[in-house]
Amino acid sequence: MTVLVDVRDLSVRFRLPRGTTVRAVSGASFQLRAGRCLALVGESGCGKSVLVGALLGLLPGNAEVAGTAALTDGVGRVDLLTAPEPVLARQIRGRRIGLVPQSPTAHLTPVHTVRRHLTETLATLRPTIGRPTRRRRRAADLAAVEAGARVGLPASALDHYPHELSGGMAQRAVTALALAGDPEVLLADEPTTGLDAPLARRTLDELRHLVDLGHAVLLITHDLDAAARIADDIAVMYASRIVETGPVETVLHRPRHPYTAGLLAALPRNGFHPIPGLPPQLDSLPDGCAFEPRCQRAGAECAQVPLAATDGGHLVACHRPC
Ligand SMILES: Nc1ncnc2c1ncn2[C@@H]1O[C@H](COP(=O)(O)OP(=O)(O)OP(=O)(O)O)[C@@H](O)[C@H]1O
Ligand code: NI
Repeated sequence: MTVLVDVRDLSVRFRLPRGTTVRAVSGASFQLRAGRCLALVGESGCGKSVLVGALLGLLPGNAEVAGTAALTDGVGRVDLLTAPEPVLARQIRGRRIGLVPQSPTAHLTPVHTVRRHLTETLATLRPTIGRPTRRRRRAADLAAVEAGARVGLPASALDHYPHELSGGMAQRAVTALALAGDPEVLLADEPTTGLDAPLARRTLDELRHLVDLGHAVLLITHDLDAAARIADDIAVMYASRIVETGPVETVLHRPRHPYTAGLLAALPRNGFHPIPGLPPQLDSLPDGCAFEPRCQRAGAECAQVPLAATDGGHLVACHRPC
């Protein structure tokens, strides 16, 4: 299967005033493949959105990014982490990698209707559309209706302003924008937040449909059931580090990292046994395994960060795996 994005040893730190350093992502490695969906799961604040921001050059100036993230698609090869901003803006974002952002309304311009967002995006992405002749305006408008329809956005929603949209409609609008340029890679950051259960399922099924058409999708979610529903592979993140990766069936049925096992045990259907304690602050991570203080299997060796060990495509970074 074609690897479209190959991320190796990606780390992100934020330098704050008074010498504090927030380690938001530590040594993350994973691949996004054509026709595959990778789910990235983990608790709030563990670094998922920062990781996505790093891939698209969307982090603020105080972020220090290390590692490599090679995008190799039909257009060519580029390291996303070192590509200059004009390249990211003009060639990558929206064209080769689409982003469904975590907070849709924050990404929409309040004074523009959904139709205007779509026609302007389409005009930038496909320069033959949308020049100010009547025929081209009509073409842009048709393309906007089409882009909306693709994600179940009714034509009646196109003339609404962002504040007039329900959570579900706003989510659809940003998804339509993310797909307008037909990117091969899609990064979906909690695309079902705020949606009721049927709409969440529909959104997930739409994402899966894109995967089946050959796109590579990174699905960020808190929801293990959402991951199980559409992902092929899963990466579990804890306190800035990916601690377990593998085929979704294997990881969710035979978790090896005690944190993954803890997440599963905390599900209501498994008896709702929450993991005791809280994750560490990312500005004061321990030197060793960050899960050690909450881990029932921990031993002396856990004072060192564990290296990832692999067992046929199932990776686990733990000294004492289950
Ligand atoms: N600009 C910044 N400066 C300093 N710290 C930041 C900055 N942006 C994010 N962080 C910190 O990085 C960490 C990871 O944040 P991130 O948004 O990636 O979490 P997340 O896993 O996406 O959480 P959620 O599930 O709530 O969306 C958090 O501790 C956050 O406070
Ligand atoms: Ni996030």
